[in-house]
Amino acid sequence: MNFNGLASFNWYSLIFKLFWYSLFNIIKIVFKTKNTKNRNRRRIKSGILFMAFSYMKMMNRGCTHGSNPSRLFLGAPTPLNSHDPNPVNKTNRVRIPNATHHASSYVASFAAFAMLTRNVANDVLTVGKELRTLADEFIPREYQDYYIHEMQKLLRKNDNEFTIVIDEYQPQSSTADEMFKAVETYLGTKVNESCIRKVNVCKNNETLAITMNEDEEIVDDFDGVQVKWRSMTLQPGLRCYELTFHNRHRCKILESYLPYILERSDAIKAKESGLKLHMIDDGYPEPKTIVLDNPMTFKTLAIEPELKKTVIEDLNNFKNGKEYYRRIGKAWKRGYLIHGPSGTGKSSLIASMANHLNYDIYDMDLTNVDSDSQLKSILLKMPSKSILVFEDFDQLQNPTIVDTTGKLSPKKTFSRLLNFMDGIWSCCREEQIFVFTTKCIDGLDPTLLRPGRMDVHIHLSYCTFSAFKQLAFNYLELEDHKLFERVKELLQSVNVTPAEVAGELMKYTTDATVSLERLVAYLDNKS
Ligand SMILES: Nc1ncnc2c1ncn2[C@@H]1O[C@H](COP(=O)(O)OP(=O)(O)OP(=O)(O)O)[C@@H](O)[C@H]1O
Repeated sequence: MNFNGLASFNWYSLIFKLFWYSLFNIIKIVFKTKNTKNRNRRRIKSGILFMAFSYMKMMNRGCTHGSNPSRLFLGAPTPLNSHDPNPVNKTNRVRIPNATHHASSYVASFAAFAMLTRNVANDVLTVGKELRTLADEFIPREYQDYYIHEMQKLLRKNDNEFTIVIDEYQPQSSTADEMFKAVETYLGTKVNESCIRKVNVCKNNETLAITMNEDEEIVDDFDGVQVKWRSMTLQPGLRCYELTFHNRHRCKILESYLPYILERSDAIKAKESGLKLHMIDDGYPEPKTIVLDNPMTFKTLAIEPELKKTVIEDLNNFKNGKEYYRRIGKAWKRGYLIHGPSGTGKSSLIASMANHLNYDIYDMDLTNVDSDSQLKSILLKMPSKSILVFEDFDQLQNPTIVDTTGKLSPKKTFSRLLNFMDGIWSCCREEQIFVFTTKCIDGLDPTLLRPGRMDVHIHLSYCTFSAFKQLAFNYLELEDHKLFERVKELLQSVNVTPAEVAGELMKYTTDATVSLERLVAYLDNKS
């Protein structure tokens, strides 16, 4: 509550007088209570309410100094937001009036009175119109308006809170909700900054995850709007977060704060733990997960510059294409077919894509899938912002692999997979990239290649001169050398993969000339 507009008035003495006045009235009522019990119960409540109210005003006044605005905190015994940009305000919240030496008792009384006032305030809400009647009875006429005005503000404060609940699981979903996970990650960083005294710690993959305890509350400040976070357990293993703020900030919270949390959590995850490689094979339903420590990026990837540029642009368009996909009524997914001989950089390209987009990679080995429903459940579990990789998928459509175990045959699995990609199920998760790799595109099922399934075809071929230059820069930090011309000549006639060239350059990195001579000898030998 802000006193600023009434600063010139001597509130302290007035409140002190009112305090004794109301106390006197209560005593009077208590003695009068005999036959009119019900009516007087309300009077007593109102009297207590008024006393508490005056008392809090007095306390509140004692808590503020200089230009800091006065505030009334109800039922907040713990120090609040550490994120507060103004440390002076933060101190004021927990500091006891300087005038008193009985700090602890004041804090206790303050909390107790605040709670009492809240309860009574709720009661008064139900009494509603009688507020003025009560005021008539107990408060000197000249102070009634102010009292009612302040009481209404008090009641409104409670009434105008808006709460958003973010559940861990959506109905009929077996994966944790993205928003819930993002909130957990985001609040994990706030836990360290805040004043809360109890946290939960668990091992999350390779790292320790810190989450807020249920008894605690985190107050966050977003662009001047204060919000409160609470964690709750609805039933064992089922949690939710409650986000409470003033009703008038509803739009800002929904349109800016929650998207901001999603963004922050992505950045935090990428920074803290790196990308993940999840292996989906016999470990169903839980994938084996390791941190993807592949430093390959588009900077170091040795492919034709034009091709590199096209892929990067395509990925950027995809990442920013939420609205576009919605507008054209298509699931926000993209299919890549990468083909080329072994060692031409198919896996390196996938790692570069993951690093560029900040998406986890899911290595999908579907050869052990038992049934249609298992396949469906695996695919439905794949989260958003992920790259689903089907390496050497041509093996799946090989008709010579015969099912002898009663499992779903690879060919069937493959056709189900294709149906999943563009069928009704495809809309279940957004922002996913499907990557199919194969060494040879010849003889592939044409249904796979049809547009909509494979949006982008990338052919990675043998090492070209520009790819070699990139490799020479990566391994030898060379931009030019007299032997480059000779290498260029040889690469025009020799089929050598970037993996082979990289292998040669790695053998002798201390002397660039020796390394290049060895490479020339290797290429000569091949030709
Ligand atoms: N285009 C490339 N740019 C940079 N390095 C490359 C490239 N191609 C291959 N390499 C190097 O060769 C290694 C093997 O390449 P990679 O696994 O990406 O090839 P691949 O086409 O996926 O092979 P396979 O089909 O056998 O899985 C990589 O770790 C990398 O060091």
